[in-house]
Amino acid sequence: ISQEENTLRELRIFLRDICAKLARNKQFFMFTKPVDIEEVPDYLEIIKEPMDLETVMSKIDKHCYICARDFLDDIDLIVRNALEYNPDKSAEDKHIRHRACSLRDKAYAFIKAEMDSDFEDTCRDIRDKR
Ligand SMILES: Cc1noc(C)c1-c1cc(NS(=O)(=O)c2ccccc2)cc(C(=O)O)c1
Repeated sequence: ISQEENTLRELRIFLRDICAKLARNKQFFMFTKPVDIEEVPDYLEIIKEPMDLETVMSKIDKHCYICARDFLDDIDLIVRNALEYNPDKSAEDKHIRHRACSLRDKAYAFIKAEMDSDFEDTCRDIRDKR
């Protein structure tokens, strides 16, 4: 097993732990699974690239993420979709926008708290070489 593969395996373990912690948080229940088109029939007319935490977890296992930045880009996509689909002044829309911003802040805080920057630099070097 090359040193690169060791680094990427460590990244996957780290990202699974963070994704599991986000998905366990009751606040983020609505982000844990793809939006149900039965429940929200016009969703795919407005949101062209759906994303959710279950999909993120399966992407980790499919080795889709080579660095934490790639993972955070999908978290940002979950947030952007929620803000775009729920833009109104209504209490429900404000509630989900607040939860989406909290998801982003928690994800960034976990990465910052638990990932040392030269580990991320190493991952970026691997990504840029590919
Ligand atoms: C996400 C999202 N983006 O636009 C909207 C609107 C939501 C959203 C969608 C749902 N209902 S759902 O059947 O698609 C679902 C249930 C459980 C987990 C994931 C999705 C509920 C809620 C809620 O706030 O409870 C929010």
